[in-house]
Amino acid sequence: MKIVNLGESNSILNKFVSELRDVNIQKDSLRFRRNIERIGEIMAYEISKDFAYSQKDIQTPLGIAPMYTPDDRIVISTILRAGLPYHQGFLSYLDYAENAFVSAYRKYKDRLNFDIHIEYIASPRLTEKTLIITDPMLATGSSMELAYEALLTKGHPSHIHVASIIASKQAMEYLQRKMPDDKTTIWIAALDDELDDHSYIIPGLGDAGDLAYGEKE
Ligand SMILES: O=P(O)(O)OC[C@H]1O[C@H](OP(=O)(O)OP(=O)(O)O)[C@H](O)[C@@H]1O
Ligand SMILES: O=c1cc[nH]c(=O)[nH]1
Ligand SMILES: [Mg+2]
Repeated sequence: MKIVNLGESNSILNKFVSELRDVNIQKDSLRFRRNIERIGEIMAYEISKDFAYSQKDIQTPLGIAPMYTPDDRIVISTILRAGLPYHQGFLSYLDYAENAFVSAYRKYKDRLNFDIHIEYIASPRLTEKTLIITDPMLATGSSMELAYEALLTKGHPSHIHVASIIASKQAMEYLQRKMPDDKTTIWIAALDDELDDHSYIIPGLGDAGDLAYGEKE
């Protein structure tokens, strides 16, 4: 598995990530969702550099322009809820992609311990396609692991890109063990050191789903 941390080099991406983290700016849920979406657009652009390209002759009003365009058959997938604005950002640039959705939620056994439950999946066939799995947060990595396993029941993608925004070191180590093959690349914008007792990323940004869509019961 290959890991790319796009936050390691200076770009406007880091401004959007700092706005997501900022305890005052993140209160504006419209801006929070839009920043996630903008990061999705940037990541889609970066990941597109890994696609396979071939030359096509494009008819302009005045002649033929030889252009290299992607040949990958792309499926963008996301994990509900916090993944929704991220998914939309990817889809804005990769507008011809197919789409898949998976639900995952933490079902608490007591105050600190939980299992992840997957109850919903809607996906096209994935065999020989390029699968992008988007989720802004990788805390323990369990939601991503289970969504990945659920999606792989729909076929064998030729390449898998896992796209996140903030990942914990623990999640990256965990996913490296769960996704060992060389056809998986993980793209992140920031790598944080710790998890707290509730498995929230420290410093992280808080609860991405709640900040985007409001608190749950
Ligand atoms: O790596 P993990 O420990 O599994 O945590 C990460 C998950 O937590 C968030 O979703 P959450 O469960 O909060 O659901 P929500 O998006 O509906 O709020 C996030 O979007 C991931 O799916
Ligand atoms: O830090 C975390 C962990 C799980 N889910 C979030 O939204 N944030
Ligand atoms: Mg949440």
